[in-house]
This record gives sequence, C-alpha cells and structure tokens, in this order.
Amino acid sequence: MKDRIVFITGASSGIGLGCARKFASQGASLILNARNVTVLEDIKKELETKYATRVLLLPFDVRNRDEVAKALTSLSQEWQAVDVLINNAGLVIGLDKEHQGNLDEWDVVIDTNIKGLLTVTRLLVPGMVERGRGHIINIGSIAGDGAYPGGSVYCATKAAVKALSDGLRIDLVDTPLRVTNIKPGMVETNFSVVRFRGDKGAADRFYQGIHALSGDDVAETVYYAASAPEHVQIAEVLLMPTNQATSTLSYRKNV
Ligand SMILES: NC(=O)C1=CN([C@@H]2O[C@H](COP(=O)(O)OP(=O)(O)OC[C@H]3O[C@@H](n4cnc5c(N)ncnc54)[C@H](OP(=O)(O)O)[C@@H]3O)[C@@H](O)[C@H]2O)C=CC1
Ligand SMILES: CC(=O)[C@H](N)C(=O)O
Repeated sequence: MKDRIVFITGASSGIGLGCARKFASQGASLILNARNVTVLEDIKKELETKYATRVLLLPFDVRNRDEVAKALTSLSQEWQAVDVLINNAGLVIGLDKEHQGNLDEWDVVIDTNIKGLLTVTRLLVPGMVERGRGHIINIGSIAGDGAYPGGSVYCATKAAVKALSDGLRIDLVDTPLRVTNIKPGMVETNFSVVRFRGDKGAADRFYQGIHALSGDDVAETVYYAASAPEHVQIAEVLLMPTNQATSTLSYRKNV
C-alpha cells in the first residue's frame, strides 16, 4: 500500500475509521471524507502522529452533488491519482414498516446510500480508467441480500449497492480495475445510534449478548480485498459475527 492513495467516505466513525487506521498502518496516503470536520481533524492528527502517513481531509456531504464535484475537481495534482475508493458513507434512520415510515428520512437514506455512492463513483472512476489502475470497494450489507422486518428501504439501498457493484464490474471488465462489494452483518458502530434516532440505550440493547463485529474487523476484510494480487478480483464478501447466521437469526447469550 506504500505510495497508494486511498479515498474513504464516511471515515469519521465505525467501519470507515477502521479502514483509515488499517490503510494508514500499511503506509497508504489517505483522503478522508465525512461531514463532521472536527472529528476528522482529530483522526488526521492521530494517523499522522501514529503512522507518519499523509492525510488530506475532504469534508462534504455525499448527498450534495455540487459540493462533492467542487471538492473532487479541485484536488491538487499530488492527490488526484486515487488508487482505492472505499464507498462507505451510509446510514439508516428508524426501523419502521414500509407503510408507516417517514418519507423525508427515507430521502436521506436513499440519497446517501445510493446517490451519494454514485456521485463519488462517477467523479473518481474515469481517472482510474485513464490511469489503468484502481479498485472500487463498496460497503454493502447482508441487508442487501434480503429484506427484514422494518428494514425495507435500507435493505433496498443495499440491494442497490450490490447491483451497482455488479454493474460497474461488468462495465470495467476490459480494464485492470477491480470492484468489490463487502457485505457485513452485525457491526457495533454508531450506526445503531443513528438507526434508533439517537437512543443509545436502544442501540446498546441491539448488540446485547452477542459479540458483534467491530469496524476494525470489517477493515481487515476490506484490506484483504485491496491487497490481493492485481489479477485477483474479490467480487463479494459476506462476513458476520460467529453467532449470527442470517440477517434475522442470531444467538444471544443470556438474553
Ligand atoms: N453497522 C453495521 O451493522 C453495518 C453497517 N454497514 C454499512 O457500513 C457503512 C458504515 O457504517 P458504520 O461504520 O456502521 O456506521 P457509522 O455511523 O459508525 O459511520 C457512518 C459514517 O458515514 C458518515 N456519513 C453519514 N452520512 C454521510 C453523508 N451524507 N456524507 C458523508 N458522510 C456521511 C458518518 O460521518 P458524518 O456523520 O460525520 O458525516 C460516518 O463517518 C454504511 O454504509 C452502513 O450501511 C453494513 C453492514 C452492517
Ligand atoms: C446495518 C446493517 O447493514 C446490518 N447488517 C443490519 O442490517 O442491521
């Protein structure tokens, strides 16, 4: 990874932060995105101090097409040649039934998880094609393999991430570029706090009795895919905690 440039969306927390730490520890230079600039600044300090890595912060909301375009087209020459794009920014709000949910919240989820990913992909992949080098790693989910109660819109967005990953892989088949869809099961991050609209107690109960994956666990898999030999394209990985069997079946101790 030395001298590689890795671009991570949603790098201020959870899986994105785990990826930032893992790739920095392996010598990559990082472009880190999220909306919360203060948190990003602390992460930049941590990574520069601990790994002596180069870090560029690009705070923007992936839903804001103009902001994304402005940030990406104004990258200086030394940061333009992105080698690995990790499309990770994503969220869900609520666990409502499809006929009862909030349309405005669904706009946020769809605009972030699908359209945000597409905007960044559309802007960065042409340069990769031109350079004949690049890897796009999308963070999908086990939720994209099938719907579960209260998850229909989120599951639909992750099914879309699978379709977009498959489609991009098809479109790039005559190039050296690779496309990977990483599909985690239960990961203990800030994701559930957002899902339960800031209710930390509800988020903690969701992980009670099970040793969930951490953002760092998922980052190891992302790194595995990114560091495979150039002729090896890891198309998809489904990873779960040992006591999770499907998106709806887990074993929880003493619960
Ligand atoms: N946790 C889990 O169980 C699983 C999560 N996933 C997926 O993993 C990805 C990361 O989630 P996870 O780490 O768990 O959750 P976190 O909530 O911990 O992290 C989400 C990250 O996305 C950023 N983000 C959210 N909205 C935007 C936006 N509009 N523009 C830019 N950045 C944004 C957040 O930063 P900020 O708020 O500062 O913008 C944060 O850095 C998501 O795509 C999620 O769907 C997949 C399977 C399982
Ligand atoms: C957040 C996720 O994607 C997780 N796999 C879930 O569906 O709860």
